[in-house]
Amino acid sequence: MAKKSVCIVGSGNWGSAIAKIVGNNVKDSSKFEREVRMYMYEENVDGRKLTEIVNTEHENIKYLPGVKLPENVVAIPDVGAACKDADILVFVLPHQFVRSTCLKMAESVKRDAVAVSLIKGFAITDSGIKFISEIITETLGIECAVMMGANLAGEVASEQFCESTIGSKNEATGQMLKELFGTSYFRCTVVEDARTVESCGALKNVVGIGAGIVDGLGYGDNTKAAVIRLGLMEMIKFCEVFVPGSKMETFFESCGIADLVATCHGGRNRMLGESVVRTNKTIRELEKEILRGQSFQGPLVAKEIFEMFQERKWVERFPLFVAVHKICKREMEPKNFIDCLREHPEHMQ
Ligand SMILES: NC(=O)C1=CN([C@@H]2O[C@H](COP(=O)(O)OP(=O)(O)OC[C@H]3O[C@@H](n4cnc5c(N)ncnc54)[C@H](O)[C@@H]3O)[C@@H](O)[C@H]2O)C=CC1
Ligand SMILES: O=C(CO)COP(=O)(O)O
Repeated sequence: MAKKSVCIVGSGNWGSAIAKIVGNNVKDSSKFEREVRMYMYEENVDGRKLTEIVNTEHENIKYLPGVKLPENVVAIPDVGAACKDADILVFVLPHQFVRSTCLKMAESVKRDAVAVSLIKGFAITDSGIKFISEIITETLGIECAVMMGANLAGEVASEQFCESTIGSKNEATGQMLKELFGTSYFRCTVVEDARTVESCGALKNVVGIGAGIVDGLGYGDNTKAAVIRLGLMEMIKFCEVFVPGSKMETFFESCGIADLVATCHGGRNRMLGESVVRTNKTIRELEKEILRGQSFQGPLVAKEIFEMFQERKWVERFPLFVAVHKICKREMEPKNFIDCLREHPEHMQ
């Protein structure tokens, strides 16, 4: 069988970390082509093009400094050229850029290519929120699996042991992706319940902000554990109404509880929640100051789901998600977050 070629669509913090894994995995593979193309949104860093730096020094000095990328990973600034002829497209962009990027790819993508989304977020459309994998399938006409888990990029890049969850309706695709991504330190499990996997990835970022809020308020580990538990209950409730057939066991995979724990302790969204309490700065100002080009996904997801809850009259059912949104928008005092935990519907039964 012909070898499959891989294109990574995105090259930020996680995009670069996963490029390291994929680049190394395909090197001596009988199933995958040796060269991995990586679409890179071009920018100038220290007076040089970032693609040129990556292709000569094999390091993404802006988004994943200090980590060498395999030499068979080639950065390409034109997404159409990057994805042309690829059999596997690995999407790993901040979710707000997915649709515009897909539209630029539509002419070049192979009709029988397969996509996998590592993107934690939802898309907003005229008819409400949609899964990112759905947007990819709709705009490109191809199957799209997902991979989500407790995968803080810096730790994965330094090869610390962790797990991840591949969600694929198609068993063969799931197993192929497991081969593409799996290593001795990055263990992947394949499940069929892909929509729940994807929902967990998007929603845990909102809970991560909540964890940061209680850190900023000076509360300890018991309070943070309550945020994690109540956040999990809202994630489960969200899937009950939004993902027909969602399975409880999926929440026990890496994409569920494990990613919640990782994000609520070491994630960028946690950092944001803490800074929202400790400063008066806007989300945009904090993103610029703390992340220097990287992106917080939580505030946007909180806004997207809040608008859907309003439309469907569900606001009271998801008080933690709603409070995080309002605190990010400075429409609620951070100290009132504790009342939201105290009076949570989970305590009223
Ligand atoms: N960083 C992490 O530890 C993890 C991130 N994720 C998820 O992976 C996805 C991507 O995150 P990261 O790789 O961390 O990205 P990032 O947060 O480092 O984002 C910056 C990236 O966005 C690109 N960008 C900026 N403007 C753009 C535009 N107009 N069009 C296209 N690209 C543009 C930048 O060039 C850069 O590659 C997100 O959904 C995130 O939630 C998932 C697991 C771990
Ligand atoms: O998704 C992540 C870890 O699994 C990264 O979370 P943050 O975006 O909050 O850093």
